[in-house]
Amino acid sequence: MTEFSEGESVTLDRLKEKMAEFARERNWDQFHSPRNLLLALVGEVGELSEIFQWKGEVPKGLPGWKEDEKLHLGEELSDVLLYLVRLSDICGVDLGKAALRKVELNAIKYPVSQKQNQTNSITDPNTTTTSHGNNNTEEFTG
Ligand SMILES: Nc1ccn([C@H]2C[C@H](O)[C@@H](COP(=O)(O)OP(=O)(O)OP(=O)(O)O)O2)c(=O)n1
Repeated sequence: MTEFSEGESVTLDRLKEKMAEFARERNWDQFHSPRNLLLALVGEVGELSEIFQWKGEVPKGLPGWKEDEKLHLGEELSDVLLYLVRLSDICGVDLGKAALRKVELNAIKYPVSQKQNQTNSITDPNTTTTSHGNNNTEEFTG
């Protein structure tokens, strides 16, 4: 079913080309407008949310989940990613570059404090996570 070989890295460009080909072959370019793609993306985020709905907090790694549940999760995550990649392409945004730039902006906005550096060197960050999911409790403003 898949033409990717095990261990091969999947790039955003590859996904972009696959989605463009998928739409072209079906003459669906006409439907892949920015607004339609955005709505489709939001719909898929809803489907992704349903998987976690009413479950309470879910431990990392999803212990106890059945294989078919994890497969379903992968499908919904993929739908979100694919529509996001397609939306970016249609809007003429280089998603990879934009995301890397955003990570840099995030690092400027949320600098690593001296105290944080010391804490990280002596403790496992997973044990200091707060309810915000952010270890930098004193400086978290998001
Ligand atoms: N006009 C469309 C319709 C579908 N897709 C692609 C992108 C998504 O990866 C997937 C979405 O397909 P469905 O709308 O059938 O959604 P689901 O796969 O989630 O099915 P369902 O909603 O029945 O669970 O197909 C697309 O690119 N353009």
